Amino acid sequence: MTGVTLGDGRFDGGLDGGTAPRRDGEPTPVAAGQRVRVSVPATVGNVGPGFDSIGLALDLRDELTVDTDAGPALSVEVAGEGAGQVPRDESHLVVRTIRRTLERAGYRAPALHLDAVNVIPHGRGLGSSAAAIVSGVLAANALLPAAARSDEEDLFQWCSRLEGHPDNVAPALFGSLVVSWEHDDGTFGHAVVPVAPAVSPVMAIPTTELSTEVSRGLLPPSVSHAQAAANTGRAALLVHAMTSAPGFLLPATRDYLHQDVRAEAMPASADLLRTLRAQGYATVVSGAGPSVLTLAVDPAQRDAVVHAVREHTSRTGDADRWTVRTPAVGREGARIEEHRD
Ligand SMILES: Nc1ncnc2c1ncn2[C@@H]1O[C@H](COP(=O)(O)OP(=O)(O)O)[C@@H](O)[C@H]1O
Ligand SMILES: N[C@@H](CCOP(=O)(O)O)C(=O)O
Repeated sequence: MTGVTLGDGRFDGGLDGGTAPRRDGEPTPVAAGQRVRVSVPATVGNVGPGFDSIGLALDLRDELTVDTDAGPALSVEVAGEGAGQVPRDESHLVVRTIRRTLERAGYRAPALHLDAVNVIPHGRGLGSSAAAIVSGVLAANALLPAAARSDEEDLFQWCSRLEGHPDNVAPALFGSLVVSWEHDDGTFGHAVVPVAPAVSPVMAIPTTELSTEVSRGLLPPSVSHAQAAANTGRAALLVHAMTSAPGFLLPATRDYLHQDVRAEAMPASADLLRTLRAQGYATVVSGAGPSVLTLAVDPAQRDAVVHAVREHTSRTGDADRWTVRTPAVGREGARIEEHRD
């Protein structure tokens, strides 16, 4: 076991680090004239007590098209979320991911042209960075000659190392609810579990961003045995509630590891969470925050939750700072929508 990484893989040894297998010699250029289009869902890491180990895909998908040609150029077009904010040069997260993934296989890109249409908001706890990493890894893998491509399992290992924790990349790749874990040798495992059809997500998204790196920085290095024991029961119950017994969702979504210590960085989210849970709704912080997810037990309760969120944010004078969305559970993971070579 390599231990829990409380930083973020992108910043401590993942994308910028040298942990990937390398081949000797000059990298081979991938074929020019290819087009790959991929789509990847948003994801909710943790889902309350499943810190770094349970994640849920949502039916909100970013789409990325990558074209290669023979020249040396790089171009990046971004529409939707992140437009005008993310860099459009070599430091763009998807560009770095594509280059790193090709390099790992012993290849390099000639010219790269990216066209990103993003619907997953950035820095809100909906797994935008995991989606960016998964889309870059899948696109790069498709650009390789067939014999050099990795299988799905290897791609999961690689995406988890780049992201630093597997709970977002696993549902981004496989869809549904996914339990993921780290083996003693540092590799990752995953098990996809079905979600009961009645479970209906409500996502309250604030205008304010909170980077996952900053939010992870608030976590203590250790927790008490009592907290760990309490959390274990809830995480186990969460899998049962999500798959076949939504009536248990309220107790199953109680977390003891991360939400309270992060509350200072997202007071409005903590306040909304408290209000909704006091009304009997299964509400959690989405990922590292600051969005707030409620898992309604059926569509009728979902409508009541939307109303309760609006009532709360109106009462606090915050209505214009929150967007409420009701995406379905993402039954499908990342997809290659088109590959032309
Ligand atoms: N589609 C994307 N293209 C480029 N950069 C992205 C993309 N998605 C995320 N990022 C980068 O990741 C950051 C957000 O990552 P993070 O703090 O982990 O939040 P979250 O993953 O919860 O949205 C963005 O500010 C941006 O720098
Ligand atoms: N387990 C992670 C989840 C981070 O998800 P994100 O969508 O906020 O990047 C954590 O809690 O840090």
